[in-house]
Amino acid sequence: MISAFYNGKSILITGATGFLGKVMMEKLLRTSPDLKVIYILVRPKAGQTLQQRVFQILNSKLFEKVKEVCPKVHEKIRAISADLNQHDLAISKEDMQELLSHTNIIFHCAATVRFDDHLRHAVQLNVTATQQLLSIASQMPKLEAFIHISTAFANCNLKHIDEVIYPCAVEPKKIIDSMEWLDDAIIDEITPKLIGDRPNTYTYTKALGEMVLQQEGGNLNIAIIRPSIVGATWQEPFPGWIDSINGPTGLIVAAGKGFLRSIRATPMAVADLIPVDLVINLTLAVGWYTAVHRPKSTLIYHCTSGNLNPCHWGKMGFQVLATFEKIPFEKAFRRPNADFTTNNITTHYWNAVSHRVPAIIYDVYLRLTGRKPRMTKVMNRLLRTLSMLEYFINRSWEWSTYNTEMLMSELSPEDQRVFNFDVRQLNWLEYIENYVLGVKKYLLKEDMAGIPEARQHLKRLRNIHYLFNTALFLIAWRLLIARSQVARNVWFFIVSFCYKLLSYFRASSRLKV
Ligand SMILES: CCCCCCCCCCCCCCCCCCCCCCCCCCCC(=O)SCCNC(=O)CCNC(=O)[C@H](O)C(C)(C)COP(=O)(O)OP(=O)(O)OC[C@H]1O[C@@H](n2cnc3c(N)ncnc32)[C@H](O)[C@@H]1OP(=O)(O)O
Ligand SMILES: NC(=O)C1=CN([C@@H]2O[C@H](COP(=O)(O)OP(=O)(O)OC[C@H]3O[C@@H](n4cnc5c(N)ncnc54)[C@H](OP(=O)(O)O)[C@@H]3O)[C@@H](O)[C@H]2O)C=CC1
Repeated sequence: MISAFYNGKSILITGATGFLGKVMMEKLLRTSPDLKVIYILVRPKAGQTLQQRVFQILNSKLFEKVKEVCPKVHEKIRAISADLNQHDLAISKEDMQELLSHTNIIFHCAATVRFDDHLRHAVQLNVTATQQLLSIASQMPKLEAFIHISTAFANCNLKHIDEVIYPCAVEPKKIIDSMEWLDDAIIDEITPKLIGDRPNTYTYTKALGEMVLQQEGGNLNIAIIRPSIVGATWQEPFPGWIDSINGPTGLIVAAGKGFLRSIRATPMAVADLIPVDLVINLTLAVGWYTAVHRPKSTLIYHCTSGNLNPCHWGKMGFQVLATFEKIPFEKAFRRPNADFTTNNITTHYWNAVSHRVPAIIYDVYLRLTGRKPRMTKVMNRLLRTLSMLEYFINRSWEWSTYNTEMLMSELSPEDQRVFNFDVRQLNWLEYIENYVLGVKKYLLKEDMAGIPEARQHLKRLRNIHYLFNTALFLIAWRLLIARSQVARNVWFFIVSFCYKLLSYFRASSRLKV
């Protein structure tokens, strides 16, 4: 039993304040309330102490269910001050001693997930910190398993990806060394050459991180999880929970608020989305399996949906838009109505017509009404984000899932239920609807009671849209008539045709009477 396995254990989680980390803590505490302690490595941030950060997380909606089974949830979490950017992760001697003597399982989730991070920073967090954590782990006498969260896109330069570690051209050790003495300008220059046919520093450094595990894992019992695009919760602790704007979520917000009107995407490309609770269930099952069965080599588990239950971006986008009809977001800029474009010319055209021009018009309006213009800035940011995500929504990948399926067959029926990671059971349309609802409730923190007002607002926007289009048409037509004899002839033809049609209907209705 997986739940029983974690009871009495001391578990170390990095990245516990992140999206995946919070869901992991919640599930662990809910299913194994008798676990000894969860150590979390946290850095003080935004004027908050460690304790304040942890307090805020544990008092959030996500942890409401946990408190029913584990009322002393605060006592189970031990926050340790750390910074993964620093040497030895900046953990104090006393804390380090405690970690070394007690830790049984490590879940390494911390990373920089920014696509555009400077290579030096991405290497520090995704490679060097992993190396340092490994070194710390190797000094833990009670350690049973080291579980590393990577990404299914670490090898997105390949089309078919197996559950193996693929080597990068330059050894991670050399990259780590060079980051210490190269200056930023040179790093900028060599970055495109190093990342090669990967799209960004994130995927490249996650691949390097895996190599470090392979080369420096020693005798540690290691497993790697590779999730694809992680989305809101599917079932647990309740459907639709999400608090991160990364990945598709940011675009759902942008589309729902009416900023995003067109997106360069391939409707038939596979949208390899995976719910976060499913990722965490697999991760905890892997922790158990790795510790108990001690596989001879490092096993890699793909946590993807494409080969077992594929959904395409076209279907997903359609469902997102359909959900906005039922559950509109508040204070939208325009009515949600986005479309896919498939080539450079249409993308540039729609970016200009649907994104830039409305932003400029709105900024002029803000200026005229004495307010600070801001929409052009928002749009520029959105267009930059779109350009970063485009790579992932115009391609499909195949990930083999032998290890993941093998693990499923190793679980007892009870564990298969409690730690369900069978994506075949997921109904996409229902999931997307809950996802959009979750974005509204938990990320945007909008009240459901505001839906009638949001609908009214959308109606007003529709009327403004019709009015604006009619005015634009009349102006354009007036200008055309003034300049072109052909346009005048067409206009007179249409008017006389309509007049004749009207006279005909009037005459025929009189005859009937
Ligand atoms: C046939 C019918 C057709 C119908 C057509 C319909 C089509 C319409 C579509 C409708 C809706 C669309 C829905 C589906 C579309 C799907 C698209 C999905 C794309 C998904 C691709 C994902 C690929 C992921 C692959 C890899 C997965 C991983 O392994 S890692 C995790 C993923 N990582 C990321 O996603 C990070 C990406 N982000 C970045 O790299 C950067 O943010 C950026 C470079 C994109 C932008 O950087 P910038 O500096 O400009 O901004 P930043 O400062 O980062 O943030 C801006 C504001 O956002 C706030 N923010 C940032 N992060 C968070 C957070 N985690 N939580 C909350 N808020 C956050 C930040 O504070 C900023 O806010 P302000 O300060 O207020 O400005
Ligand atoms: N989200 C996704 O779609 C996917 C994620 N993954 C992987 O899952 C893992 C978790 O991702 P996710 O939860 O989405 O990411 P988040 O960005 O939400 O969380 C990242 C975590 O890392 C911590 N962290 C970052 N820098 C430091 C630092 N210098 N010192 C200490 N802690 C630090 C953050 O702490 P803080 O709160 O202080 O910033 C946060 O807890 C990552 O390894 C990622 O590569 C893989 C595939 C998809």
